[in-house]
Amino acid sequence: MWIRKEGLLTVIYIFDICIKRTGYSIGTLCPMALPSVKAIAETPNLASIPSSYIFTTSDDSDDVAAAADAAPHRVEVSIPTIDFSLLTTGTSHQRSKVVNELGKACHDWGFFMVINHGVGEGLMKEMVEICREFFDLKEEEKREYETKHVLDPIRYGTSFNPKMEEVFFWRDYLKVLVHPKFHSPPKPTRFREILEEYSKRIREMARELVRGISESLGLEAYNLEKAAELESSSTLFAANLYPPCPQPQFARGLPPHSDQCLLTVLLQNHVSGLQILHDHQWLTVNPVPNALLVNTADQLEIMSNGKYKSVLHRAMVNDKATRISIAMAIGPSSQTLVAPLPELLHKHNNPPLFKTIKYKDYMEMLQSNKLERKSCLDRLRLL
Ligand SMILES: O=C(O)CCC(=O)C(=O)O
Ligand SMILES: [Fe+2]
Repeated sequence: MWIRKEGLLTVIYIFDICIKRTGYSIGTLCPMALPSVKAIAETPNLASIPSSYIFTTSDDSDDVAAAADAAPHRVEVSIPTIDFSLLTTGTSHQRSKVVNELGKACHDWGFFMVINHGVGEGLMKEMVEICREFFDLKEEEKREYETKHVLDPIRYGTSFNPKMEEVFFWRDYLKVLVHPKFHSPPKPTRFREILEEYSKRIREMARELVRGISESLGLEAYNLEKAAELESSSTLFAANLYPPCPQPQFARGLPPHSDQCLLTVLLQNHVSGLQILHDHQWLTVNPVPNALLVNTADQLEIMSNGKYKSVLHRAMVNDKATRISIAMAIGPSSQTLVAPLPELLHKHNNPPLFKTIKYKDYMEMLQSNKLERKSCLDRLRLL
């Protein structure tokens, strides 16, 4: 055991040297895999983190997010809450009220809590626990899924895209494509069964939300889902593990970014860490038991022609408890040519604000670059 740990420390040390010598092209120049942050965090008596994980404030120096960094962080209490049951079983009056609330939440916040969503409490707990079990597997078992290509259906790794990063994020991940074709790692036992059920429930909920959002744009309920070809949605499950970090003030779980898809549905364990940028301030969004958090993402910003913007968020780390978050990225079909909805352009006589892009190409662009604010979406802007 001691020898294995010593081996790990040596790997970290050599890795640090490689990174310092080669800048950030480690993927090609340094053949060894990045050790998982879980393995680093479990090193006995770890008092400081490898320098390759240390962020300085200047890493955030170029926009409004940086100004917000300097301000004290507020804990958010008033993030909008959507009662999902009213969308599906409410009276028509209740439904149109919720549709209004949805539209306002998408427009003013880009983030909202969903309650009474019909995804079982037990299922959500099982999903979190089985992800913990996945990360507890032996490194060599997880490494079988190590990221080789960014569009591979099952991918395990650390940080976001180490080949492109100067500084790494304090995060291990498992990403699984669950739709249109369902995939799952075979271990741990029951992972497949739980993931399949969880994905199905989340997709059902997301479809109803997309209908409500379509109506909130003044369109028919089915317009948005039809244009996004949601029936064959490319749906990506991403489990994030943020182990305790001895120097949380220097590390980042995930940098400020927006999500690639249409909507993201986020489930978290009881540990805080998510922050969203709202009104030029970083707000901590504490987990609410049994609620799911939804955020609007890049494809919705494109399709709504800029009305519903994808919102910047980031993950902070702490020195006490392991945080697990599970994001389900509901996208259009991978073959969809995503563009501002023609109905919206005609209705308001507006020019399109974004170029058309195939969703598969967008995913590939985002996943193979650095995760950096809205850098991918910005490349598509026309005005
Ligand atoms: O861990 C979190 O709360 C955020 C995760 C996230 O932003 C993502 O997976 O895209
Ligand atoms: Fe995200």
